[in-house]
Amino acid sequence: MLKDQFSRTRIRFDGFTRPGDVRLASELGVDAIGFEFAQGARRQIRVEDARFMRHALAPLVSGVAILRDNSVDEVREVVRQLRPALLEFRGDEDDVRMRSFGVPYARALRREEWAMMNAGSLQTRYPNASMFVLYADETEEPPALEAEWSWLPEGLARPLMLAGGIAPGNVSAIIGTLGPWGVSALEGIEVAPGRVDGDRMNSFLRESRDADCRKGR
Ligand SMILES: O=C(O)c1ccccc1NCC(=O)[C@H](O)[C@H](O)COP(=O)(O)O
Repeated sequence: MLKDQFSRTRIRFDGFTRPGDVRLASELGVDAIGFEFAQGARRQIRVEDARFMRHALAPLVSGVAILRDNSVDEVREVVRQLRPALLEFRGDEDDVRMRSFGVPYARALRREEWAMMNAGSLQTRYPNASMFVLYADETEEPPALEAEWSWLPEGLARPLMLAGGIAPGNVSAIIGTLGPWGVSALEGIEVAPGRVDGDRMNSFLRESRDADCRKGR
């Protein structure tokens, strides 16, 4: 799945707390927007806010609900209000639980989790995952950030998104070097905690598109 020379890298921006920012990101051309519903998440929003976020999404831009050990009722309510295209699970949820909501799911893993697994064990443990999201340590800067992913699982038959520390300025190198199916960013598009910035989002998207154009050359 890595070093995909032909497809366009999918871009997701995370951590949105304000409907106006959702609309702006949508209009700038992001593929998907992640909303955090996990207790204690840095940009946690309330389930009751999900409907406002959904209405702010432009047509053809997907909403993703990011969850970590939320109760079944909470996840059902998020699904009802947000109608997400994808659920991303970050906690101890197992495959049976994650697939039970009738929405495709992505399994997120921190570096210490995925570094101990290979493509086979990931797929055996999460057979119904539509995608995997691998998070690097947040503190790393390039080129250490690229090195973080130097032992990515080979031969994964599912889309792979990379996240953690990705921003304008390093996204191009990450796409050019590693060729992931998708990338996502949270702090990299903010000017202050919870305040995304149009210029930073624009730069991120432009640098990603430029890197895609250079792929395979
Ligand atoms: O937060 C968790 O518990 C967690 C569990 C499993 C995988 C990832 C998890 N969190 C990821 C983060 O908080 C990310 O590092 C973050 O969303 C990426 O943000 P950024 O580096 O600001 O783009």
